[in-house]
Amino acid sequence: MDEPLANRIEVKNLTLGYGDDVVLDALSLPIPRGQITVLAGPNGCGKSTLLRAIRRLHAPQSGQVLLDAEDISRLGGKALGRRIGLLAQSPSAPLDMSVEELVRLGRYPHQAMLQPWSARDDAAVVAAMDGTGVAHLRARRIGSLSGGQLQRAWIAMVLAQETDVICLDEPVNHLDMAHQLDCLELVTRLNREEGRTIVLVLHDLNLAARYADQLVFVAGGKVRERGAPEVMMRADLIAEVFNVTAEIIIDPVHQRPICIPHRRG
Ligand SMILES: Nc1ncnc2c1ncn2[C@@H]1O[C@H](COP(=O)(O)OP(=O)(O)OP(=O)(O)O)[C@@H](O)[C@H]1O
Repeated sequence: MDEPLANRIEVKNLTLGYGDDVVLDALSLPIPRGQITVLAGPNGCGKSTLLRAIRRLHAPQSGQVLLDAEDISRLGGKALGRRIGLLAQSPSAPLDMSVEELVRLGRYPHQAMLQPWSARDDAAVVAAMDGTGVAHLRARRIGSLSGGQLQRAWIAMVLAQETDVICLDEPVNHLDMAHQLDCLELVTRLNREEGRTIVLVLHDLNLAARYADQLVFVAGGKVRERGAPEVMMRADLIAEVFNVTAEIIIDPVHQRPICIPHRRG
């Protein structure tokens, strides 16, 4: 049998933008199979655009996204939906939908015409609600949820999709500290125990450094630098990319670098 490819996804020379504005400028990025990749960078640098391009929600002006060496533009919509799940920033759904109905939407790429809802679909929905701690909210209308509860329901929807690649855009937004940890520990378990490839956008560099195998700084439409958190968390690089003067120390509990910002510039 052939060895699996080292990279689950390869973004190659991707150029895209909105109108005349180029957001991603010949950006290339390998996303290793079975690892957690975290994208970070200043507001507006194109992190969400990149995630959406990986899920084929934006057509590139040039360049490609390869999934297991196959150009995603050649895949059918449902086939791609069974392989890459994306929680976009600020997703929306009808407010009178229940949490369980929302999570069940994650099964859509697995549904075929005339095929009944299966025990496997049920199991995926239950596991996703349990994992994100929203099972007790299953009958609630999503319009009645708090910001953090709603965010967890959306994460459950993506997990119910049971994809090999899970992309989450700022998944810990709106979450309190305990639920931030729950969310990131859950994706870490899906990664370590089930080998799923995870791509996250995180603004909190300390969480990024703690959970990432590969940390990627995006700036100026390109990958400015990528590598292990130990290599990436440098005061000079953080000053250049984020425009803050910061000190880097090692977290004595997790032995990961953490960043203490002093001031702007
Ligand atoms: N639908 C759109 N139409 C026009 N411009 C857009 C659109 N979506 C995003 N942009 C612009 O593209 C650029 C990149 O936006 P994007 O949301 O990808 O950045 P980001 O790195 O995810 O930002 P943030 O950290 O603020 O979430 C920004 O300048 C933004 O204003």
